[in-house]
Formats: sequence, structure tokens, C-alpha cells
Amino acid sequence: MRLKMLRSVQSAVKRCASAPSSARLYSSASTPERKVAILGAAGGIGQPLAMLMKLNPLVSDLALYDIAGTPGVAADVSHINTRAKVAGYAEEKELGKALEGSDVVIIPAGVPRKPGMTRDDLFNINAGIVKNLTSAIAKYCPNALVNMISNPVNSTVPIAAEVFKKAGTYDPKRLFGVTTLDVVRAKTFYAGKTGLPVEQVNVPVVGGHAGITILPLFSQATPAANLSEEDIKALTKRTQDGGTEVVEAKAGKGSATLSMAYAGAIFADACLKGLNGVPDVVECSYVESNVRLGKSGVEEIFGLGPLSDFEKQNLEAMKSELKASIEKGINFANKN
Ligand SMILES: NC(=O)C1=CN([C@@H]2O[C@H](COP(=O)(O)OP(=O)(O)OC[C@H]3O[C@@H](n4cnc5c(N)ncnc54)[C@H](O)[C@@H]3O)[C@@H](O)[C@H]2O)C=CC1
Ligand SMILES: O=C([O-])CC(=O)C(=O)O
Repeated sequence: MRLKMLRSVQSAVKRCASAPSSARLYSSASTPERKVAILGAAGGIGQPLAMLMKLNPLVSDLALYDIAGTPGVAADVSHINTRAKVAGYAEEKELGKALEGSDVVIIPAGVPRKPGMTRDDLFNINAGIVKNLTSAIAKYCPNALVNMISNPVNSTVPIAAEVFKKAGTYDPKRLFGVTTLDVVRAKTFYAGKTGLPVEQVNVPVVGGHAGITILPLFSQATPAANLSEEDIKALTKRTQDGGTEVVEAKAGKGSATLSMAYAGAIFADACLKGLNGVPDVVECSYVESNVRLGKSGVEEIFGLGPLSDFEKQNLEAMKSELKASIEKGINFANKN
């Protein structure tokens, strides 16, 4: 029996390379024109992300959309002397124009956590925002790769999937929950603990993007290091609680914005490279994929590689929470 579930996989973006391409040639150079739209562009993540995407030479057009504060951010970013042409869109009636022709849409719109809150506590506000924005994507740029940053990612991605299904535009190869920040954190903490050069380190992270549903696979980290079980437990916990660490340090002024903008820029860049046909672009992401179910539950998850006993236990432990978050998103999208 096969069941569809959402989970993280490596090589997700690899598939972007085969996504239908709407490449238009950019002047005489061979770099195609690529339009990137950021929805929530004037926010804590949106602003530095807008800057990083303006610095990305693969971007020819950058559309910045937010319901507040867009003109200032767009004017500011537009003065940076790089390739991308910047346009700001400030009102809901301009959302269609912001989205039209987009190859990649990044969504950091919605409210962030305050100390004491879980990501799921953001559901009531952010679910509606994501539903509206993804409905517009289905209408104006149904072929775009969608990078979902808005929390709770474990539910907002299923909401987007349902919206796209209803609109007849759903393609699981084009919808990504951005979990890159978990990878960024796992790499930083692993390098810190082992003393390995951080730029050489890789750590795959699977699962979703909340607490125990975040599962860094330190057994597959490269370069390999001989860490004790205790160290691996501590690194795993710190990666899972990375978001909360920042929320508490910001003490009511929101959650990770700068590291998230960095992570969002890496993931969007991977999507652009994939679209442009660059081979072997590999990033972890929260995507829909197949699991094989048998008498004892999940028998095989494709593409996770060999797991340590500790990782197997953690994978088992996250399933009910992840499944509930997925169902919550699906129910919301179908009821409202
Ligand atoms: N996936 C991940 O790893 C991470 C996700 N996040 C999530 O990203 C989201 C944004 O966080 P911040 O930028 O810190 O929040 P923020 O409050 O600073 O910015 C959010 C922006 O969204 C805009 N917005 C609200 N409703 C909108 C709508 N309907 N259309 C367009 N824009 C709209 C607001 O005007 C604001 O500018 C939060 O949900 C947060 O939890 C944050 C960090 C990491
Ligand atoms: O923790 C939060 O609320 C924001 C987030 O997703 C992260 O930093 O990983």
C-alpha cells in the first residue's frame, strides 16, 4: 500500500531542472530572464531577502509585494546596482501584477512567534494569509516554483497543496516548504562542535519544520566525525530548538529574520539554478513524497539513506505530530 505524506527529502530541488521552463533570453548573454516575487517583502525576513535576491545575478526581475511598507523597501533595494529590475506592489489589487510571469515565488508573509508560542499557534492568522496568496499564485503564475516560508510550515505547505489541487494546478514538484534554515543551523552547530571548517560541512535534515519534526541526520554528516551519543543528542536538540533560541533572544521582537533571509536566498538560488538546467542542485525541503506502508506502519521512506537507531526512533516519534499538522492544513483549506 502506498500513501502520500509530506516530508523532507534531499534532491528535491534536483527535480527543478526538469520543471517546465519559461526561460527567455537575457540580452546577448546566456543567462535566462527569471522573475522572482517575494510576498511579505517588507517584513523582517522580506527586507533582507529582497536585498539578497537583488544581489543574485540569476534574477532579472524582482517583484516585491506586501500589504504595508512596500514602496520604501522597493525604492531602497532598487538603487543597488545589480541586474534585477525591482518593482514594488503595495495593494491587494496589484498582487496579480506582482505574480504574473514569476518563475519563483517566495512567501515570508504572516506573523512571527513571540516567546512561549509554538509555530502552530500562528496557524489561525497565517493559514488564511497563505490560502489567499496561493489562490492568487494558482491564478496568475500556476507554473512558478513556490517557496513557502510562512509558519507553521508543516501545515501551510499542505494548505497550499490543497488550494492548488482545487484550482487544478497542483504539481508536487513545484511546491516546497523552506526548511533550509534547519540545515544552516545543523551545519553551524556541527562545525562548532567538531572544529571542522564550516564551509566544508554538510548535514542533511529531514522531517518537517517544528520541534521534534525537525530531524538532522548527523550520522550522514560530512566530513564524518566521531561524536559521542551525548553530543549527537545535544546537537539534535539544539537544531530542533534553534527557532525558539532566537525567539527567546529577541524577547518579543519576532523570530529569526536574518538567518532565515540567508537560508531563503540559498533555497531560491537552488530553484533558479535548477530551472536554468544546472545539474545536481541538492537541497533539503519539505515536499510531498511517497512512503510504503505495511503491516507495521511505514516500511520504507524513499531517499533518507541509512539512519542510526537514534534517528530511527526520532523519525518514529515525529510521525503523529507531522500527520496531525498536515491534516490540520488540509482540513482548513477544504472547509474555508
Ligand atoms: N520557514 C522558516 O524556517 C521560518 C519561517 N518564519 C516565518 O516567516 C513568517 C514571517 O516572519 P517575519 O518576516 O519575521 O514577520 P514580519 O511580521 O516581520 O513580516 C511579515 C510581513 O508579512 C506581511 N503580510 C501580512 N499579511 C500579508 C498578506 N496577506 N500579503 C502580503 N504580505 C502580508 C506583513 O505586512 C509583514 O511585512 C512568519 O510566519 C515566521 O514564523 C520565520 C523564520 C524561519
Ligand atoms: O521559530 C520560529 O518561529 C521561526 C522559525 O521557524 C525558525 O526560526 O526556525
